[in-house]
Amino acid sequence: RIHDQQDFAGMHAAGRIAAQILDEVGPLVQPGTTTAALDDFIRNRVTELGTVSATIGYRGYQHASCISVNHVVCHGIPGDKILADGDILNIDVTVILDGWYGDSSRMYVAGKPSVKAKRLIQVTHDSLMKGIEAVRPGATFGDIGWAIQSYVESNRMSVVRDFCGHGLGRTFHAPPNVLHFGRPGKGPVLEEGMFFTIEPMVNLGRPETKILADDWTAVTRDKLLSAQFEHSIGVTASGAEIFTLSPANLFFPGFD
Ligand SMILES: CCc1ccsc1-c1ccc(O)c(O)c1
Ligand SMILES: [Mn+2]
Ligand SMILES: [Mn+2]
Repeated sequence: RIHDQQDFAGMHAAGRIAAQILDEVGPLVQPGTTTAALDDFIRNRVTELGTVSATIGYRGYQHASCISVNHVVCHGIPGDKILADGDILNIDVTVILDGWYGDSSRMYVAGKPSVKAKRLIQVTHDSLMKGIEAVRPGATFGDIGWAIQSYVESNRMSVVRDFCGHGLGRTFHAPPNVLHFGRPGKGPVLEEGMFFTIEPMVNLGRPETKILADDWTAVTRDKLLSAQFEHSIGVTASGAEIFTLSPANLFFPGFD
């Protein structure tokens, strides 16, 4: 569905709240805290900021965030896991404001990251920005996928293929599937007014993932580290508008 100026304003307002919550949770990411405590903070802020959680009640999920630690690729369930020094984690938050969805995730580090973890996080963030730089009317979704894949693989890391980005707006998930790999010029053509997420998952090792016995949590098969960043964006005449940029312009909250 193609959107108008009012719709862009609605998405911007929703995305800004998701980004603010991701800013605010950064200082809480410390060794010794639990992922459940982080989710409790997020759940409270979602309500205090006048939004509704999109994930509580979604397909039976009962938390305000997904928190994916170390070799968890995505859909990590908040719980009693106590963070240890050097743990890297993705926190993924989706809020609804006046019917508009803001879906975003970032990487955080408890204590001091290893050099490899720092490089993985940097490459993953930069691959998302490369994908966003490929967005303009007339480009294709294959251009986005190629921009991400070529950058990641030139850094000798791998792109997860089992999960993708998605259309969103007044619903959480809609077509098209936004693949984080692809070939230039292939796939559907981007049109001004399209809204979707780009949410690349990057592995230090092989791309393969598997789902744990909880039928939910996705992990790398080789148990090496994985990282993810996600933005909700809109296609504009000149390129892309990022709805979920940090209002405080924080780059890596919880990262020195
Ligand atoms: C908890 C939300 C959920 C449930 C099944 S897939 C999923 C999910 C998680 C993060 C996302 O960015 C997303 O688009 C969907
Ligand atoms: Mn998300
Ligand atoms: Mn998403």
